[in-house]
Amino acid sequence: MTTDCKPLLPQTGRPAEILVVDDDQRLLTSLATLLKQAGYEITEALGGHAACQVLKERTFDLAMLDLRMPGIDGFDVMAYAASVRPDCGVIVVSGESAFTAVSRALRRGALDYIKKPFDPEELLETVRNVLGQQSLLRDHADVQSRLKKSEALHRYIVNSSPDIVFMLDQDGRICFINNKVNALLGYMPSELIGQHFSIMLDEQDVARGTYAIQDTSVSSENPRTLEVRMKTRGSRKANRHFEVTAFPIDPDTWHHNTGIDDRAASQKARFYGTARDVTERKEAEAFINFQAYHDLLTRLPNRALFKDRLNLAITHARRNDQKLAVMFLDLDRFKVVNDTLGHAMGDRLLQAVTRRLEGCLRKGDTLSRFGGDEFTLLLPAIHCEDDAKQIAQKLIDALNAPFKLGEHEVFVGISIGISVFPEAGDSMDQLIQNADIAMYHVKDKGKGDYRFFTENMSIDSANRLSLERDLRLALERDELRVYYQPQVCAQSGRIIGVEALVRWQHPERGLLYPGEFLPLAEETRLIDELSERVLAKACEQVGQWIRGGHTDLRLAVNLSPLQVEHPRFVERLIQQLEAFDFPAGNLEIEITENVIMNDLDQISQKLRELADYGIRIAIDDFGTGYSSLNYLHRLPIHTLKVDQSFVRDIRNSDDGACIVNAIVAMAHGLKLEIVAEGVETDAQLHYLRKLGCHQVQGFFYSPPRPSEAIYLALQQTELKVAAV
Ligand SMILES: Nc1nc2c(ncn2[C@@H]2O[C@H](COP(=O)(O)O[C@H]3[C@@H](O)[C@H](n4cnc5c(=O)[nH]c(N)nc54)O[C@@H]3COP(=O)(O)O)[C@@H](O)[C@H]2O)c(=O)[nH]1
Repeated sequence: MTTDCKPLLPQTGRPAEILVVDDDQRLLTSLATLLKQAGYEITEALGGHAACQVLKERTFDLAMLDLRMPGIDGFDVMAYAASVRPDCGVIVVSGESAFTAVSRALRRGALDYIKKPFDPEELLETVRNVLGQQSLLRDHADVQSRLKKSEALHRYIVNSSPDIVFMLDQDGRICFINNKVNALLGYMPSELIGQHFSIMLDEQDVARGTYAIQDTSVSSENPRTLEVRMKTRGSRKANRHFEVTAFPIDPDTWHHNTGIDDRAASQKARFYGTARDVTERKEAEAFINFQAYHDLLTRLPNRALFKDRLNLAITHARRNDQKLAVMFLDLDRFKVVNDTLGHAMGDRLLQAVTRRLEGCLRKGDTLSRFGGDEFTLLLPAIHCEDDAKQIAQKLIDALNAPFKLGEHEVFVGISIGISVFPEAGDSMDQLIQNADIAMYHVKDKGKGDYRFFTENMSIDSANRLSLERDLRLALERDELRVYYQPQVCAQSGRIIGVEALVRWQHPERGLLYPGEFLPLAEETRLIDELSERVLAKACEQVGQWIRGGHTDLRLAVNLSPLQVEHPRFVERLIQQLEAFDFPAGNLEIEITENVIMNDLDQISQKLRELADYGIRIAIDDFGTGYSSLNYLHRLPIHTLKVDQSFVRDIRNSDDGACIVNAIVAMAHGLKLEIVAEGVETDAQLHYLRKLGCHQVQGFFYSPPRPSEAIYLALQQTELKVAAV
C-alpha cells in the first residue's frame, strides 16, 4: 500500500503510529510487515523490556502486545503504558487462549484481542476498528473538556460581572443569583435561592418591582429598567440604590442544562435580569440637588428654594383665604465680627445664629439664608399679625445672649421687616421686597427691632434701582462735589472753620442734596467709598488754604455710622490725612450720639486713638439722640454742636431757648467748645452771643457753598477782621 492511501487519523490527518511487541522475532517481523504494508507507522519492540523503553521515550496511538513474554510480560507492559501513555490504546495479540488471561487483559484496559495465528484481514479490521473507536473516545473527551471550560468561563463571567445577575421564576422567586450579591449586599446566593425577590427590596419599591415583571409589554428587545432601593443583609432599611433591568426569558432560546446548581429551579426560570449598583451616582445626584437648593454653610434652604416654597404657600393661602407672613432678617453688627475676627469666625457665627433662630420655629416654617448675613422666614397660615409679632420678638430675644466664638464673646442683634399676605403684597417678589423695605426702616430707627410693612414705607423700587446705578456711576465719573459752610466766631465774625458737606452734580437731575442719596449710599454700603472721596477732596482743598496762610482753619467732616463701625476706621482715617499731609489738629470729625451709643466700648477706644493722634471730635446734633450724658466724661470730646432745632426754637418759645441755655452751660462746665447750628437770624445770633456761645454756623452767615466761593469769603472776612 502506498502512502497516498495510508489510513490517516481523523483529528490529526497523519498515519496512526503503532508499537508492535513480541518476544518472537519472526512473529514480530511478520506482524510489523503486515501493518506497514497497510500504511501504518510501525515501531518494533522485541520483548517487554524493549517495549517499556520505547514507551518511555515517545507516544503511540496503539500498541499490539504479546501477552506471554519472558521477564516483563504483556500485562506489565500494559500497566506501564497506562501509567506513562494513557492515550495509547492496546490490542492483545497472543497465543493465549485461556478465558481468564483474555478477560484479565480486557479488564486491564485492552481494547481488543487477536488470537495467534491471526488472519491478516481480520487483524487489520480489528486495528481499524480500535483506532476508530479510540478516535471517537478522544473526540468525546475533547467535547467534554471544552464544555467544562466553557461552563467555567461563563460561570466566571457571570460571577465576576460588576452587576448582580439573577433569574426569577413565574412567581418572582429567585432561581439563580450570582456571587456579586454577596459583595454588594452581603447575602450568600444559596440563602436567596427559592426566596421571593422582595426580601431584598425596600418596602416602598416592592409594588413597582412586582408590576415591572408582570408588565406584558416587556421583552428581551424591550426590557424594563427601574431604580429600586435594596437592603443589605440584616438591615431593616434600604441603603443602596440599584438600576434593575429585567425581561422575560424566551423559552426557545433558553436551554435548561445551563450548569445552574439547582437544576430543577433553573428549569423554572422565567425572568432574567441584572441589577447595577448606582448608589454613588444617586448620592452625587442628591448632593448636587441639595447644593442647588441649600446654603452649604448653614444647611438652610437657599433663595431659590425659599421662593419656591413661598410661591406654593401663597397659592395655598389664596385658595383657603388665609394669611401668611414673610420676614426679612438682617444681622446687626455681623460685619464688625466678620472684619475683626475673620471670615472663619464669621461663618461660625452664622451657623450658631442659624441654630438659635431655628429653635424658635415650627415644623412648617421655612427659614432660608438669603445671602451674606440676610435671612428670610416664611410663616405659612398665620391667623393675624400678632402671630408674626410673637415670632419676631422670640427671634430677637433668641439672639440676646452673647455668642461664644473660641475665646471671644460677641453680641449680634437682628433687625426684622415683616410683610403679611395679602395686605403687603400678593406676589412672592412683592412680599420679599416689602419685608426688605420694612427691615431697612428698622435699621434706620436704630436696629434690633421688628416692623410690619406699611404702604407709606413703600419707595418706588424702580427709582431706587436707577438711583443706585447712578450713584455707582457718579463715583466712577467723579460727580460728587464738596460744599463748605463756614463756622464763625460769634464775637469777631471771623471764619474759624468750614464744614464739608457733600453734593451730587447729577447729569440729569441737577444738584442733589445728601438727604436724597445718603440713605441709599448707606443701604448699598457705597457710603464708605463716598465718604473717602469727600474726605480726600476736602483734605486736598482745605489743606491748600491752611498751607496758604489760614493756619488755624478747622475742617469739620461728617462721618456715617458705617464708617465708624468699620474695624479699620482709625487706621484708614489716619492714612488719608497722611496721604494729603493734612495737619491732624485742623481736623474735626462729627459723629452723632447714636453712633456712640451703638457700641460705647468700641467707639470710645477708637475715638481715644484719634484724639491721641491730635484729631478733634465733635458731637453732631447734640441733644436729639437718646443718650446718657455719662459718656461725655468718658470720651475725648472737644466740641458739642447744638442741633438746629433748638436754635430755631430760640425765637419760638422759651422752652427751646431753655435747652440751648442748658447745653451751653453744660459745655462750659465740661470745658467743651460749642457750635450752634442753623443760625438764621440776627436775634438768634444775638441771643447766642449773650449766652457765651463761641461759634455759630448757619444761613445767617452763609449756606454751604462751593470751594471757590468759600475761599473768597475766607479772604474777605480775614481782611475785615484785620481792618477792625
Ligand atoms: N457722612 C456724611 N454725611 C454728610 C456729608 N455731607 C452731609 N452729610 C449729612 O447730611 C446732612 C444734611 O446735609 P445738608 O443737606 O448739606 O445740610 C446741612 C446744611 O445745609 C444745613 N444747614 C446749615 N445751616 C442751616 C440753616 O441756617 N438753616 C437750615 N435750615 N439748614 C442749615 O444743615 C446741615 C448741616 O448740618 P450738620 O451736619 O448737623 O452740621 C448733614 O446733617 C450730614 O449729617 C458727608 O460728606 N458725609
